[in-house]
Amino acid sequence: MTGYGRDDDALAALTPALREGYFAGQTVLITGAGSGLGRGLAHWAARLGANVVLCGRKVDRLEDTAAAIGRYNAQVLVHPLTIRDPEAVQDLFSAVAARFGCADIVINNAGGQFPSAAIDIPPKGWHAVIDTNLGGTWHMMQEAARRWRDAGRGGSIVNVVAVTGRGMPGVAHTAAARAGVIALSKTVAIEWAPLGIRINCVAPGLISTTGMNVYDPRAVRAMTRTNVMQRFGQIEEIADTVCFVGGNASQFMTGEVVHVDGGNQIWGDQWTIDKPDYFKVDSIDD
Ligand SMILES: CCCCCCC/C=C/C(=O)SCCNC(=O)CCNC(=O)[C@H](O)C(C)(C)COP(=O)(O)OP(=O)(O)OC[C@H]1O[C@@H](n2cnc3c(N)ncnc32)[C@H](O)[C@@H]1OP(=O)(O)O
Ligand SMILES: NC(=O)C1=CN([C@@H]2O[C@H](COP(=O)(O)OP(=O)(O)OC[C@H]3O[C@@H](n4cnc5c(N)ncnc54)[C@H](OP(=O)(O)O)[C@@H]3O)[C@@H](O)[C@H]2O)C=CC1
Repeated sequence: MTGYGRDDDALAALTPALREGYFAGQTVLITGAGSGLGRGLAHWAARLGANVVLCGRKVDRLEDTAAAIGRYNAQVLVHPLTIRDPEAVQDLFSAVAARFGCADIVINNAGGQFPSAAIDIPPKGWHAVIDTNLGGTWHMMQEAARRWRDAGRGGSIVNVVAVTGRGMPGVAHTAAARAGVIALSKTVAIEWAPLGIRINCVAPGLISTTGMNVYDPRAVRAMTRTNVMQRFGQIEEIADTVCFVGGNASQFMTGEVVHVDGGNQIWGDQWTIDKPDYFKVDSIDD
């Protein structure tokens, strides 16, 4: 057990920035809802009045999230799947249709990576990260859009990505996948505008979640110093932004990438693995 993240009681003690009822009458689908940011998003969506669809691979974690947000009296559908399987994604949207009609907002939050020097990433690990973060997100985007098109209505997609504008040493696979999601999002924001579909991305900087457990604690400590605010971001800071971007408050926004990163994109070098001596200041000749 580590100190990363917020538990359900801590999340419940916080207040979303958006007004009560912001999502009233709407269905919000969240992938990766059994942990971390996704779990925080489930709290936020339920508190803002949505029907909530919770997805991820591990059903026990999704049931746990459902129990935790039971305190807000939201309608909740738990649907385990891997987003890497396009047929499973189709089944998910059919289950949502049967229960709630149609999703209004799809939040593609599921994803992850492991730290590795790019030169050492094995083929299986490369495919796991690309197929999850790029492929899985794409399956979700395309199926959502098809359902909205067939129903003659629009919708809103938020893709949770990462800060990719500079290099991401130690996570090249995720850099490639997330940059791919951003390019895809900008492209279909144009193609799907006539369908009334908006697509935006939120790029978190370093956020305190249990997902941090995959990194060396020394690297995590160093990473907290790589933004101009010199700290971790918190789950609620991402949840507020994702809900704003997903809902009607941002109805004139599409194809956007909103960075919530304490200024990491403008400053600081961030290594998820040991920084080579080559880049250390002491190694620079006088
Ligand atoms: C420079 C800027 C850096 C910013 C990054 C920091 C900010 C971002 C933080 C986060 O995103 S934290 C939260 C995200 N959560 C996670 O990352 C969760 C943990 N990761 C995963 O679950 C995996 O990375 C995954 C690959 C996405 C899971 O996919 P899957 O379950 O299909 O994979 P596995 O079967 O577990 O593994 C497949 C394959 O991948 C390789 N591999 C997986 N984990 C590791 C590892 N820790 N180290 C090395 N290699 C790994 C490996 O080849 C696996 O195959 P096998 O060897 O098991 O046969
Ligand atoms: N925390 C941070 O600093 C940052 C996080 N991000 C991104 O934000 C998102 C949430 O991260 P965070 O909450 O921190 O980490 P977590 O590891 O807690 O969350 C990742 C979630 O994705 C789900 N998931 C993984 N693979 C699949 C799959 N194939 N199908 C369905 N669900 C899957 C996991 O659930 P299960 O295992 O049950 O499937 C898990 O709930 C991730 O995409 C992450 O990379 C981006 C930048 C920074």
